[in-house]
Amino acid sequence: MRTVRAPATSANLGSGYDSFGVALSRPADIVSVERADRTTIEVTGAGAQFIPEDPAKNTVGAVARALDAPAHIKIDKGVRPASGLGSSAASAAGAALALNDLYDRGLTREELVPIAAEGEAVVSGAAHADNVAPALLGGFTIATADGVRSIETNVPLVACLPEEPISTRDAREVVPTHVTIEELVATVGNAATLAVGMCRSDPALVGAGMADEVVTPHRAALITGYDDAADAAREAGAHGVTVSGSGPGVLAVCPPDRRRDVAAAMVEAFAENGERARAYRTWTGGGAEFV
Ligand SMILES: Nc1ncnc2c1ncn2[C@@H]1O[C@H](COP(=O)(O)OP(=O)(O)O)[C@@H](O)[C@H]1O
Ligand SMILES: N[C@@H](CCOP(=O)(O)O)C(=O)O
Repeated sequence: MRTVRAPATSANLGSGYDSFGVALSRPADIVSVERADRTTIEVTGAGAQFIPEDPAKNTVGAVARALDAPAHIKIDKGVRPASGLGSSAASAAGAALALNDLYDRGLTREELVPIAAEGEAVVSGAAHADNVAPALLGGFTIATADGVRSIETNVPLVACLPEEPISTRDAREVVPTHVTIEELVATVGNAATLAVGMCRSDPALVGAGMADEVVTPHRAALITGYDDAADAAREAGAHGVTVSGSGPGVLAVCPPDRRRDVAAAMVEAFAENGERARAYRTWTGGGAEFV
């Protein structure tokens, strides 16, 4: 048997749609695998009742197929599904690392990224790597057509999760298909600023780089109470706020000693909009690890 702890992740980070992502120090999935003649899946934990155990519909089933590694796979969900924290990706990354070792496939973590992304394609229709990359490599990652780069970083964060689920597949339908040159220039500037902030572990710079007028407004419109929660987070000391992944999660970057106030302010703002929410005070973190 092999058992792996695979972290939640927050993708896009505003200006880095389908490219940027960070691993979070918490929450996480625990994925255990044992050799078997055919793949079977058992899911427990957060939102397990909404997660298919059919290998054809679960991200880990796609990973087992891609690695030709049939196994009995147990997933203890710590990352709530359809929350914007890379729930589907955490399981996929954990299964990729565990099965690669169990069957001695000898692939590097970088080589496992596209395999884990095949799991994402099962769920959202797109093999986007911006969640599985940080889930496997840790830190801040930049996924491009020619591969993934990862940068160690240490940035304090608050992730606030309203209960209202939003599926990535649905949220990808609202993303614009064209941008203007002015939008391109602004996005490149913000993305570069964010990347430098991650390299320097500078939360203020990361917050400034989260600004985005291309994708985020369309995603925010799907989240009841987003504007009030974002305003409340900034008033409580956040440097920047954006939609986490495809939502409904909201990610704030802030000074470490302001996280409690920022978390409380966002939860209260959602409550005032009739939405129950929970918040995690967290940090950028490492990738999946054997336990
Ligand atoms: N191992 C898994 N963990 C979580 N969700 C999974 C898994 N396998 C398939 N799914 C499906 O993916 C959906 C969650 O994925 P997604 O919409 O991308 O949310 P998130 O933003 O949390 O990743 C769930 O509705 C669930 O049906
Ligand atoms: N780039 C993707 C990221 C989805 O993240 P998730 O945490 O919501 O699965 C997208 O925005 O569609």
